[in-house]
Amino acid sequence: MSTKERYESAKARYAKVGVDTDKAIQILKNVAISLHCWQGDDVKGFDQDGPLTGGIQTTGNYPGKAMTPEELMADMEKVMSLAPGKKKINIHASYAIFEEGQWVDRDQLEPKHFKKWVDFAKAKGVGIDFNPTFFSSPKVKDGLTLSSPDEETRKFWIRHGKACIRISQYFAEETGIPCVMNIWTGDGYKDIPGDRLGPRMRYKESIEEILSEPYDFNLVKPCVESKVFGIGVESYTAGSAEFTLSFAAEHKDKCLPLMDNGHYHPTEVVSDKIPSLLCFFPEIALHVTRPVRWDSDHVVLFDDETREIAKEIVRNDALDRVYIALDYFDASINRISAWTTGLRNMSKSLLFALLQPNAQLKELQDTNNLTKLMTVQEEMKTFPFGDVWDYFCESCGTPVGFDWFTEVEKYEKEVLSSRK
Ligand SMILES: C[C@H](O)[C@H](O)[C@@H](O)C(=O)CO
Ligand SMILES: [Mn+2]
Repeated sequence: MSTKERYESAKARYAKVGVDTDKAIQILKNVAISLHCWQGDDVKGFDQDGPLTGGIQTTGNYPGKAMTPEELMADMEKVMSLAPGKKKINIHASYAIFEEGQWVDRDQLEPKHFKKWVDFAKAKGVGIDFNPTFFSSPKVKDGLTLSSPDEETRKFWIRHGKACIRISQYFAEETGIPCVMNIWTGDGYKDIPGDRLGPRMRYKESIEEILSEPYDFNLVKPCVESKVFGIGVESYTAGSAEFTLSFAAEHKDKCLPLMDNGHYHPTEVVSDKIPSLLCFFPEIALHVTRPVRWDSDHVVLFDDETREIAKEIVRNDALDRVYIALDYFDASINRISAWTTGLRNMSKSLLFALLQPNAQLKELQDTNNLTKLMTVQEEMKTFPFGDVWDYFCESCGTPVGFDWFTEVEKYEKEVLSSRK
């Protein structure tokens, strides 16, 4: 049977429970997922030679990592060709591209240092999301940036944040697509602090100063991302969940909260937090990852929580209110495969959510028919979802089934294996 024939049969089965598969596919084609550049080079970037800091860690040493902007862009292009649906690219400030002898520190970054990324995005017809890089720099003093008691340090990082606002505005104007600019720092303490309020007050003032840089809030979407802890920062994080959420609530007219599902206590789930935030914020942002016991940033799978996150976005009619970005970095397996797997799984989860009889499920809950609610949800798990997914891939001109991995193997042989 052809992919189309399998689709037609699946479509009829879904139609019987009131689900329109054509409509689901049409909707999904317009949902952008932001592809993080840092999966391609283990969060190394191009502006410095030091180690990865900030309490995050990449493990593994699989050969073939991208070492130059050209390699990284070629790898991203490959990944984008292997996953269906609309994409954006997500870059960190540390991925600035300098001409020979033109290096500047992060507080002096300008749009021109990202022109090649704009050219790349335009050629691919995608938008760009951005992140100031408050880690992997000798300017991080005693593990602190925006919350530092050292005025020089704090000022440096505020200048960096402001430079990034200007660059985000440039991205949005050039591509015509809003730029989500996420502020995350690893600021915190390994052991019990003597002052928990001081760093948070300084952090608050620093972000407020960054956001005083002029920008069009329709084009630039600054976000604040929380975190429960990082490596070497186990006892106290300045940008805790309560801090960032309160900050975003107080500055709703100029920034959004961003939730990374690796950044909470292990039994907390972001899927349940999404509707809570949608009660109060017009827009929110997500970093989708897979935490294994901690913020390990494993590759995103088609697992329960990713599907649950997708369901909360879809059934609350919030596809245009939630900015979805990926954030993980696995260096232990082929990076192109890791990237593609996560990107396809995010898409797959959204399609799965779009193919649930959401109105019926709500009705069953509201009429307290909880027995049937469970039954319907369980039965939907074994509907012929794979046939709809395959058709979606085919209709987007991307590989169906295992074919994408055959492409990865070919790319590894022809391109990655010749890298040092
Ligand atoms: C590169 C980082 O993952 C990213 O900036 C940040 O969003 C994070 O999640 C740190 O744990
Ligand atoms: Mn994140």
